[in-house]
Amino acid sequence: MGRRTVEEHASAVAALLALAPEPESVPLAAALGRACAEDVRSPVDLPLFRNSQMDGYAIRSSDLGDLPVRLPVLGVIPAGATEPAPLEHGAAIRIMTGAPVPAGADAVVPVEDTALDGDAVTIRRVRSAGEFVRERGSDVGAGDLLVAAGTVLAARHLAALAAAGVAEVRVPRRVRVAVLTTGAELIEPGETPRAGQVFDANRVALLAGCQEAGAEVVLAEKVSDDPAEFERVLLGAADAADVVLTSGGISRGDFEVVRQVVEPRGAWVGEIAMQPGGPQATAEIEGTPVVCFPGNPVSTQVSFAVFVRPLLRAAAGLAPVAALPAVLTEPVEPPAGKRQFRRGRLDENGHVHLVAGPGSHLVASMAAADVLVEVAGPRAAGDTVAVIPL
Ligand SMILES: Nc1nc2c(c(=O)[nH]1)N[C@H]1C(S)=C(S)[C@@H](COP(=O)(O)OP(=O)(O)OC[C@H]3O[C@@H](n4cnc5c(N)ncnc54)[C@H](O)[C@@H]3O)O[C@H]1N2
Ligand code: MOO
Repeated sequence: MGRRTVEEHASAVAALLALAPEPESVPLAAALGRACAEDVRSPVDLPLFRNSQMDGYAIRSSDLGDLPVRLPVLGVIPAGATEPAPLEHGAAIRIMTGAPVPAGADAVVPVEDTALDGDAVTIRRVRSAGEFVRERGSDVGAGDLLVAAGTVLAARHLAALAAAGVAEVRVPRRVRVAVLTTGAELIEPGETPRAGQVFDANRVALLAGCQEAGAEVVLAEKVSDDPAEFERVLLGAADAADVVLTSGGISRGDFEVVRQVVEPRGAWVGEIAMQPGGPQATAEIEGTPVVCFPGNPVSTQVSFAVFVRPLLRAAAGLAPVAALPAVLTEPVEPPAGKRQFRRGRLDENGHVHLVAGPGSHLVASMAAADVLVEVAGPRAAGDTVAVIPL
């Protein structure tokens, strides 16, 4: 039975996973929340052409002398017009927002400052050159940086790409993860529990956790405690995914299905000096890394956050979840020789309040926490500790 510190296990899991997904091109609509893999330069000037900012009249500012001025209206330019005729001296052209400003015009007078009367418009307010004219390239020039490599794409970045006519963007391919939960006692949320049964909380916890960390879950199954059945599902998962995560079945009971299947295949199965998350295993099955978490629901979630989430986020190009300093509001005494990860709530003054006890079954209480409180030995109220945002 192997023993590892938290750091040793984290290094072993990182070496086993060694995730470095190649970039792929995806349509903008599929790129939300993903990291841009390379600098994107604008292929065009934006605005694409000189256009009106207002519904009104395109004029020459030099024609607006003593107000009011009455100018003949030579026509109308709608948005989408292709090549409007140039504006003659001493005239106006009615123009709509977004329509190309005709050559010769240097300003637009909004319709509110005018009165149309037959074929002529009376202009009541002076406008100087450039007013309400959006110049070509005044937003971004062709060849200028539109979105920098590493940017996590939000709606505004996708809008800028679309506006520049960019249809696809390169992002790291999503890491494919398979999630297998084990235990004869597990039933689906929505079913009616018989005596001894529990709802499977870990499958959705890992599925959602992987998605939050930028990965794609290609398979998520609940498997019984039958080793032959688990082996069959595990082999399928190893074939379909880049990484397999399992929960449960690795400690010292009589029906430890994960352990029974992975240990003869050369897995490392052991104990990490941490609570929760003591029993852990790592394996390589048909060349695919497999990380096995203990089944207690808090243990599964803490193990994922400590060992796998950082690797998935890095592979997806997402920033690490940085640990923060916080002041304890009560003493904490971890089990001797173990790193403890308690659940807590961080307040606006940087004080952390523990949520519930250390028990690794306290899954409902964990929902009330927003940080893990990392404690390497006995600590008193007022001590500063590291907290990891959940
Ligand atoms: N004699 C010992 N017993 C145990 C030890 C030990 O060192 N010696 N370690 C304990 C610790 S710590 C943990 S953590 C658990 C880990 O056990 P397993 O990984 O084998 O997990 P299971 O026995 O399958 O389940 C543990 C617990 O969690 C519940 N569970 C499992 N899967 C789910 C799920 N998907 N959703 C919700 N709840 C789940 C399960 O019903 C059990 O209550 O071992 C201790 N025992
Ligand atoms: O180490 Mo276990 O993961 O305490 O519940």
